[in-house]
Amino acid sequence: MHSILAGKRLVAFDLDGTLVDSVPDLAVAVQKMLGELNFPVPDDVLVRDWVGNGAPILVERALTWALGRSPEEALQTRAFDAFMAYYGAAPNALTTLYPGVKTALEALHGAGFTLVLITNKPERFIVPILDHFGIREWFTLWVGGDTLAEKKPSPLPLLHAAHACQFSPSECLMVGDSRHDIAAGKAAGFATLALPYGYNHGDPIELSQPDYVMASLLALVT
Ligand SMILES: O=C(O)COP(=O)(O)O
Ligand SMILES: [Mg+2]
Repeated sequence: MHSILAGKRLVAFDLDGTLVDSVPDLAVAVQKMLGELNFPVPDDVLVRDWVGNGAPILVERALTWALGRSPEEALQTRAFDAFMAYYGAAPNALTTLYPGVKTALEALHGAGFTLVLITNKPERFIVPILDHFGIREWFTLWVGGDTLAEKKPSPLPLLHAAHACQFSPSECLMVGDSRHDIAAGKAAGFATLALPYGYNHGDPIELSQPDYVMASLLALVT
């Protein structure tokens, strides 16, 4: 186990861009949604930079790109419903687990750490994805972007998880790929570990000054 885990009891993981490379399926749903509305269709590279603040903001960014201005509420609602239906129909068709994820989760769980999942993704997609990859059993709880009143970068979901599992923030580590994970972790009083391979709106994650950066989750458990 890496020394950053010394004194830690709980490890909180982000999902998109940290455990799973989900952009291929998110992009298909965005492309189908915009196509249905007769708008131009973006490529995966564009969609990648729109992920990170939850599904409503992803849809709003896609519509703003297609329209050249902010969408009105009725269009946003219609597009959001279409996106949710398309993504819900195939959240795992092209999504893959990043290397080392299963090994790291199993090792951490085996070493007695409490593992939780804190994503900005809508809650309804969490279990289908965890089950598809056979990793649900290792998590004590999961929080989606629409589970609580606030999502990352708010510290609220992290503090909720720490409280529910009866650990103090100083006993917790937040692991994520984006500035929102690092900001939420710092605000919650968690230590922060960043993975540079995910989605951070095109910026290097080092700009957020996480406590640690590792190339892969394997480095956490070896
Ligand atoms: O759905 C998003 O926008 C990001 O999800 P994440 O918090 O798991 O990275
Ligand atoms: Mg992420």
